[in-house]
Amino acid sequence: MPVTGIASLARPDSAVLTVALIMAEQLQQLILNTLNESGSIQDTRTLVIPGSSHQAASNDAQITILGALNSLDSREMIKYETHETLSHVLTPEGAQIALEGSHEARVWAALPAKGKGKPVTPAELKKIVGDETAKVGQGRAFKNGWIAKEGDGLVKNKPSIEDATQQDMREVDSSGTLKAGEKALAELRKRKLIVQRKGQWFTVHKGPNFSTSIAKPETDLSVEMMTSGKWKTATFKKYNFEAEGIPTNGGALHPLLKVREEMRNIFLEMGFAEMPTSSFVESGFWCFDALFVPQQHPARDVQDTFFLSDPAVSLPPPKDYYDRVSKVHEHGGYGSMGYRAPWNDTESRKLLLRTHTTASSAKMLYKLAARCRGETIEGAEFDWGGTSGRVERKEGLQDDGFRPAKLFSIDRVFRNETMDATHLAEFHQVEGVVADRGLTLADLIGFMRVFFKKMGIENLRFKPAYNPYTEPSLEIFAFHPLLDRWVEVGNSGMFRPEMLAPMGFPKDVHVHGWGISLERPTMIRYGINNIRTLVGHKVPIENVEKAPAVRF
Ligand SMILES: N[C@@H](Cc1ccccc1)C(=O)O
Repeated sequence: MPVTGIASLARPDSAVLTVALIMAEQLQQLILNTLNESGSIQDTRTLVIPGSSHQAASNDAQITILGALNSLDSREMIKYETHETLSHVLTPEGAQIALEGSHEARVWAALPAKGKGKPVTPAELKKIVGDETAKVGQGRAFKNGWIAKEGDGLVKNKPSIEDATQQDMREVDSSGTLKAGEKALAELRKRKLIVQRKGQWFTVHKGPNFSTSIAKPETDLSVEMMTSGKWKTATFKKYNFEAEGIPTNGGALHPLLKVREEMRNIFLEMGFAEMPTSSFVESGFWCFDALFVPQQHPARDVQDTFFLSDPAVSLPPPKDYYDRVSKVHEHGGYGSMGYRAPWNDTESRKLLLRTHTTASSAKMLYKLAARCRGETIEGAEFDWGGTSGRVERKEGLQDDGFRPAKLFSIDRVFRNETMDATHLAEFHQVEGVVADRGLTLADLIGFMRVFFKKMGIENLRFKPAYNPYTEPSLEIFAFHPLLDRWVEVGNSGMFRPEMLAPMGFPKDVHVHGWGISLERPTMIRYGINNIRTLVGHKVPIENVEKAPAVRF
């Protein structure tokens, strides 16, 4: 029984394997001998393989034969033509059926004959033939009338059966098709037992240098050949200028990097400047306090945040600003009554892995406001991006040092979360802030619509939400046509005066900001439903190499 493909691995007696094992030279010799006897080979699928009475009809055998033909052809010992065919091969399940019988036959075989031996209970059957076979096979075996119930158990209902599925599998395996025809093949394809495969076969004729003895051609011209004069009579192997080179291994960009680059381009095109976000480690002050996150907030718990143990304490933040921040927390100010809870310096100085890139935004906004405070500080000279695009400007306004800014960043954040298919302890945030005089919530919503439209998402919904540092706050939902539901894509809001005023911004300067996940749109773009396929040690490298570029 010749078995191709997968099945051949399990059947070392198969002809294909025999073909593969014949030394390439033996196969070449066989082709030459056959040509010598018959003048030509009309169809290489009829070649008789030595040591086996089977035909070399399978695709794998033809591939091996092609290698031999090419080798003989390069020496012009033969000529050949290629013919294409469509044939079928077994899937792993089909191959198993070819070997062990169909699920229903395996169920039948596991049962005692009626009246002989103890009936097998369904639970026992599962143990004998496995869950899958027991599940699929029982139903079909009943339907075929092969098995019957006896008490709580099952017994054979027929002394012998004909396993048509197994026979079909064996027929496809040996011939690549079924005599029963296309309808039967289509049925097996639907059951995922066989798949179509393109194949080829060849017609072979004698070439100008035909001979039944294979002289091994020389591949190198050596010093020895030149001095002895042997080069004059030697036959040299022809160069194969058509041979394809070995594919070179190049680097490949990870899908996250591709999506990141596309988003980056959208921001740059919209006149945004990129914030420096290289500090993964921040202090409680910049990550939370500067953002008016109360010191008792649950996000500041070890359950949610990774704290550093060495060093555990940050350098002190700028003194005056620190005092204004602690004051607004404890006692309020700028129209706020604050949290009225005692200020804790230790909490503020704790070092942690930033839980959001809003820590970087806060630092940047503090630098942006330096001119309003009349200070020159390091980092304040920065390309702050184009203006928000608002046209009404108050003319004749006294210069209070403010200049508008549009900033974005895409970088990593860390959260002490339980990991599952969609959550990791670290991920990327796409963050941004826009600062200008008189910005309103409408500017934020308008920005979101423009930004997401550039990513090909036009259906957006906004839902009121809560952040300690923004009021109002909006969660952004996008309609996902594949999932057929609304998915949360971001969080945003207008920064509170309790955050902006201590930095020194004039009252009429408003700032809106947002945070969007990078992983979620990437998973949607590439149809990935487990985050571990995207990040971590289980990422299949081929996926990364083959992932297409993204264009929003
Ligand atoms: N920091 C918020 C996102 C956000 C940024 C800026 C303003 C409002 C919300 C988050 O991590 O979800």
